[in-house]
Amino acid sequence: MLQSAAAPKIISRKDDEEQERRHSGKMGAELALLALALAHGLLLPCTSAVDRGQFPDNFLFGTSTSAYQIEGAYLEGNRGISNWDVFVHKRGAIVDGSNGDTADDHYHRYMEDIELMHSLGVNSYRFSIAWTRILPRGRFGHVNPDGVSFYNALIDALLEKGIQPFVTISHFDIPHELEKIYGGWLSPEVQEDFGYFAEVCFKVFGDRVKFWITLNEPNLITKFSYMDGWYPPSRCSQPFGNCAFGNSSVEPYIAGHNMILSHANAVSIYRKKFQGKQGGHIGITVCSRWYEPFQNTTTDILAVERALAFGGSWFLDPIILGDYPSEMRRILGPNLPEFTSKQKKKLQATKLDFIGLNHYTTLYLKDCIFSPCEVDPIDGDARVLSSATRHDGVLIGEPTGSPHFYSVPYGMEQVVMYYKQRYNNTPTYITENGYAQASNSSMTAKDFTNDTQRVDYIGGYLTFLASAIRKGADVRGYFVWSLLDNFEWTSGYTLRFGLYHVDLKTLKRTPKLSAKWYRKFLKGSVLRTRLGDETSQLQ
Ligand SMILES: O=C(/C=C/c1ccc(O)cc1)O[C@@H]1O[C@H](CO)[C@@H](O)[C@H](O)[C@H]1O
Repeated sequence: MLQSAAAPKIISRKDDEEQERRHSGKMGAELALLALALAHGLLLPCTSAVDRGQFPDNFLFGTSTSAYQIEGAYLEGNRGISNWDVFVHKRGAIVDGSNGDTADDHYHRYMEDIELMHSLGVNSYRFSIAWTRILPRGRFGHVNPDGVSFYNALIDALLEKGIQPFVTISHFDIPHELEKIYGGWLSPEVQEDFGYFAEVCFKVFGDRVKFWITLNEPNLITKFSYMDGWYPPSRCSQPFGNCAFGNSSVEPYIAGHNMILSHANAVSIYRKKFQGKQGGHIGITVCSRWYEPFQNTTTDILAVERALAFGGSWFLDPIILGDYPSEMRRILGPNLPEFTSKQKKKLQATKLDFIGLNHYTTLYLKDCIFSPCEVDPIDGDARVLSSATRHDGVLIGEPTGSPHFYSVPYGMEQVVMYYKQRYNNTPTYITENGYAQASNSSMTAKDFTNDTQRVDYIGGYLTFLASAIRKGADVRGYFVWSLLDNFEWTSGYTLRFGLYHVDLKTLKRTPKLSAKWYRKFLKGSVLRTRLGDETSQLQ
C-alpha cells in the first residue's frame, strides 16, 4: 500500500530549490537529499516518489467531467432532449432509479466549480459539450444561442484562471431527434450530423479552445449500447442479452464504423477550415484497460493480444494505420464493415494529433477459443474472459468501490508503452484515471472525505506514468476522473469518483483528502509514497 498524504512526509523541499531545479533542468538538490536519505536508511528500499517535478513543466494536469454527468438543468436554456434523457426515465434503467436531471447542477454552479479547480492548481479542465444544448434537434434545427452562451461563459471563466479547456465534442449523449429520425450511430447519416456539430463548436469556441476530443470511449459505448443493451438505445441479441431489438454480432461494428468516419469528418473539417488560424489539436479518447494472461500459456497470451486489438485499437488502427486490426477481421469476417478506398483516403489524410487514453484497471484474461467460457459482455467477440483473479487465485490488485475496477498502478505504464510502440509514439494524454467509492443513500460526507485509497490509487498510477515518460513515452497530460462526484451512468449515484464530495440533497461540495493531496502534488511539494504490492508485482 502507498502512504497517504496524512502520513508524515519523509522529505520536504523548499520552494526555491524546486524552482531552481525545474528551471535549470538539473537534478542537483533533490538527488543529493535523496542519496543522503538513502545512505542514512531514512527511506525504505522499495520506496518510490511521485513528484510534480518528474513531469515536464508544460505538462497538463487537470480534472475531467462530462456534460450529462454533472450539468443537470436538463430542461433549461432551450436544451433539446438527448438519448440519455429518454433512457434514464424508463423504469429499471438506472440501478438506484436516479437520473441526471439535476446531477451536480453544474449548469448553475459552474463558477463555484471553476473556483474549486483554481484552488487545486490545475492548468487544464476536460469537459464535454452537450450536443443538445448547441443543436437541440441536430441538423434538423437551429444553433441554440443559450447553449453557446453557457459554454462561452465557462470557457472564458476558465481562461481567466489560467485553466486550458480540453473539450470532448461528444461524451455518450446525442440528440434524441437523431435517434428517432435515423437510428443514431447505426446510420451513416450521423457522420454528417457529427461533422456539423463539430464545425459549430470549432466556429464558436475554437478561438479559445486548443484541444478537441471528437468522441469519448467509442470502444465501450458501441458494446454497451449495441452488444449488451445496457446503454441507450438498448439494443442487443442473444447470447449477449434480451433486448426487444438489435443484433449484437453486427450492430456494434456498424456503429463503430460510423463513429470512425464521424471522427474523420470532424478532423477533416477542422484541418480544412480552422486549424490553420486557430492552431489547436484534435484527437480521440479510447477506453484502455490493461491485461495479464490468466495462466502463462500461449493461448492466454494470445487472448491478451486479441483483447487489445478489439479494444482501443479497433478505433485507433483505422484512424492512424488505415484499417481494422487483422485479429478483428479474422474473427468477424463480413460482420466487420470494410472501408471503401475513398474512405481510406480520407482516414489517411486526417488521422489525429493525439491519442486520449482513459485508464482505470488491469484484469487477467483467459482464452475462450480453445477452452469453453461464459460470454464476456465487455470484451465481446475477442473471445476472452476477464477475471480479477489469476488461475492460482491471486488477486490482480486492490479492489475499489466498483466491481469492474481494481487498483493496479503498474498497468498505467504498460498501457502507455503499448500504445507508444503501436502508434509510433503519438502524443498522448491520459484523459481519465480515477478511483470509485461505493455509496448508498444513508451515507454522509464524513464517510467519503478520508479517501486514503484514492490518494494511494492516484499516487501509484502517477508514479508509473512518470516511469513511462522517463522511458520516452510522449505523454503530455493527465486528468483525474473526476472533479466532483457525479451521475455514473447506469450506476446512478452509487459510485463516487470525485476529488470533491457532492451532497446530493444540498449539492454542497466538500474537498476530500484526495483534493488536498492533488493540490499539494500540483504545488510541487515532495510527497514520498511507499510502494509495496505494486513493486512486488513487477518482480
Ligand atoms: O471507463 C468507463 C466505464 C467502464 C465500465 C462501466 C461499466 C462496466 O460494467 C464496465 C466498465 O467509463 C469512463 O469512466 C468513468 C468512470 O466509470 C465514467 O464516468 C466516464 O464517463 C467514462 O468516460
